[in-house]
Amino acid sequence: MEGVDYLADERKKAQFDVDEMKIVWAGSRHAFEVSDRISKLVANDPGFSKEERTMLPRKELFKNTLRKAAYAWKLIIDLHLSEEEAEKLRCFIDEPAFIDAHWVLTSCLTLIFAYAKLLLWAQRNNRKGGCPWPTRCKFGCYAQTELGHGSNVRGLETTATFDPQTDEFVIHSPTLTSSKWWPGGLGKVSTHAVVYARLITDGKDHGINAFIIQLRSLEDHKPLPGITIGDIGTKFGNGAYNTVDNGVLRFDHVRIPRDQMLMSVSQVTKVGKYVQFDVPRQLLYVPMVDVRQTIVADASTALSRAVCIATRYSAVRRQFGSQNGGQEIQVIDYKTQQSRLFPLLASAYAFRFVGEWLKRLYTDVTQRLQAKDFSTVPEVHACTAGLKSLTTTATADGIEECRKLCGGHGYLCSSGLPELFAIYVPACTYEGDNIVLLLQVARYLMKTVSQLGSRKKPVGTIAYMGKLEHLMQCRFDVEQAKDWLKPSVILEAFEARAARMSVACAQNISKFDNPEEGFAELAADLVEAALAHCQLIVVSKFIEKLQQDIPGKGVKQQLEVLCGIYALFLLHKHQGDFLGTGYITSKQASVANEQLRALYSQLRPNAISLVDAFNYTDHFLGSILGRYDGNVYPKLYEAAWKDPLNESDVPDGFHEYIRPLLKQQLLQTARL
Ligand SMILES: CCCCCCCCCCCCCCCCCCCCCCC/C=C/C(=O)SCCNC(=O)CCNC(=O)[C@H](O)C(C)(C)COP(=O)(O)OP(=O)(O)OC[C@H]1O[C@@H](n2cnc3c(N)ncnc32)[C@H](O)[C@@H]1OP(=O)(O)O
Ligand SMILES: Cc1cc2nc3c(=O)[nH]c(=O)nc-3n(C[C@H](O)[C@H](O)[C@H](O)COP(=O)(O)OP(=O)(O)OC[C@H]3O[C@@H](n4cnc5c(N)ncnc54)[C@H](O)[C@@H]3O)c2cc1C
Repeated sequence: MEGVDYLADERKKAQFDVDEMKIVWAGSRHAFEVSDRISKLVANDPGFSKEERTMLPRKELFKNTLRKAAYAWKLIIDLHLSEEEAEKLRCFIDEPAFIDAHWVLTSCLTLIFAYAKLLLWAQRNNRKGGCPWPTRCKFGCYAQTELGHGSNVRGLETTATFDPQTDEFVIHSPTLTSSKWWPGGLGKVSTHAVVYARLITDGKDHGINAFIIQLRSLEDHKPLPGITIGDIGTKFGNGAYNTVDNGVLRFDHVRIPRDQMLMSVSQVTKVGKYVQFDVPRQLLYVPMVDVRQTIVADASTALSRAVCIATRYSAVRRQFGSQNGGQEIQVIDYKTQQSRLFPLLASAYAFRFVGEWLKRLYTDVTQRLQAKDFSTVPEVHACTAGLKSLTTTATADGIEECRKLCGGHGYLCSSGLPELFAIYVPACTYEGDNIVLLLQVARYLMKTVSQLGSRKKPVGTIAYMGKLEHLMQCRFDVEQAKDWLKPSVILEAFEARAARMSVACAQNISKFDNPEEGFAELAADLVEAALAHCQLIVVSKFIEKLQQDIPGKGVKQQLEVLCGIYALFLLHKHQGDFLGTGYITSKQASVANEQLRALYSQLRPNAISLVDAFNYTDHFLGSILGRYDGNVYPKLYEAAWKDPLNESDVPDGFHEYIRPLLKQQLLQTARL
């Protein structure tokens, strides 16, 4: 039946003001209004339909994405959308595209690909004078990774050899493994690329630098002489990331003018002299830091989507327990379902708040960089690398868990979950493999521990190391379940665990003659110590959020429940760490678990409203199981008939392949 809200009873159970929670989730009233308006604009525009995406062949799928991107650009211009609105548009269109990499570059390298922002600016300021955009039509991509080298950036092979005779660099791919491989937007669209290559002057190798290189003609879009480009092939999942043209690129002695080197950390003069500026070389890696913080901010969106689908469906779905012909039990009422689902709901909120905080940290560091203050670069690198790793791993695993929480129907494309997983899971690899990034955090922690005796005081997210003496000795000294709700108790538990794990690693490394050998040997333990540190950051930022003034009936109380679930779930999952480092006893761990179960029961009546607070349209969710009205079964039934396989009763191939077999079987039966 259309128009009936099958989840209405669930919504009536809410003990808090959902509209106020929507504002907390969005970050501000203004952010909520922008999100709400743009998500409805996209949902109501058939130009952004995604219904058939998982059924389209690759070429059609890709062309359709190009159409959507062009249409989106037109809307941005016609409606004079601000940058904030354009970003929301990208989010709610919900289709990975060449434009993502381009936009990231635009924000990192404004000076180079300034035209995208110029476009918006021109629309606002220069309406009479016409827009400069068509004459500046370029698209950029980020060409760093090679076929043989991804994580090890220092190992890249592409060369940029300076020729002082012509004042040019000669860009060359000397081996097959030096072919650029993976850049999004490269395969079929980009006209330009930021290419990372080894700089060579006068026969000397100066390591990796970045260069802007035109790849395709602006007239006919063909590759320029000496350049070979293509798409690297179909990727995991139906639809999914196949909307993006991840590409391969080779250079055969391609010449570019000297001024196309990005001379931010070093310079090559006209006579070929290499000059290193007095700035950290790591500035070359700033684009990665920038994208990593965006990925952290995006993680909560992907996870909350999956959680919204699984929570609504868990309230609709009933199994077992009917008596005298009554209704069966809603699967959301099974404690096992709650213990798998509610920590993911809590994680979505936790990642939202840590993402907001990381954005502020990143903004602060970019302002400092402009003032030539590089002191916080290591901290922001460790935070972006570690949180990117933690949030994307938890989100990818969480989406898959949500699919399982939806039983068999979760495996259908119409549940939205298989495609969401396929689109999301590469986030564990791109912008730095998650293990490689945690090892970066571990290096930072080991450095911090080794400097503790010095005058350099730990600040920011490692400030807790400053009270190491206390954290190494303290013991959890309370016994009641409700003690686990005190923020100070939770914080100390996570600090003590993180500090003790780092110190244990540092002590074990010191047993080796060569610290690098020790680091390599203990890498698995170091990754766990890094994860403990990152979990502490997420927990502490959630607690900090709760210290703010949060209006709205019951809103703060719900957030306290979610925060408790997030922290105590981690404590339960990583009990070995907390017990092994001696901060708590096994009795205290079991009391914490008792408290966790109590929190699940408190959350239960609010579950549907907590996912409603994400304010997602049915278009954005793209899931029959997650429909707002809970009208799942008729819609699943209806959707099945739309599958191309159901266009005819007798399938293509029947006469060639099924009929002969049937005949053979009939004959065999007749012979018997
Ligand atoms: C159809 C729809 C249309 C819509 C249209 C609408 C249009 C509107 C547009 C709207 C807006 C859109 C918004 C877009 C948002 C996009 C969101 C996301 C999109 C995601 C796209 C994904 C694309 C993916 C890209 C990539 O993957 S790029 C490649 C990334 N590669 C890596 O990450 C490699 C990983 N490896 C490394 O980072 C390094 O090599 C290393 C960290 C492993 C270093 O190793 P090594 O030990 O060798 O170290 P070095 O010697 O190099 O360095 C030593 C010291 O430097 C420190 N260090 C290292 N890295 C950094 C760093 N990044 N910053 C600072 N410091 C760093 C080390 O720690 C060492 O320090 P020490 O000496 O003190 O120890
Ligand atoms: C969808 C997608 C989009 C991408 N977009 C771009 C793009 O736009 N531009 C671009 O330049 N690149 C892009 N990439 C490439 C991406 O950045 C790399 O794939 C990524 O950095 C990982 O590197 P790798 O593939 O070399 O993995 P590898 O480093 O080969 O990893 C393989 C395995 O080895 C392990 N490993 C590697 N090194 C270590 C170590 N030191 N210690 C312990 N374990 C280790 C890893 O954990 C992993 O398990 C993209 C990739 C994907 C999947």
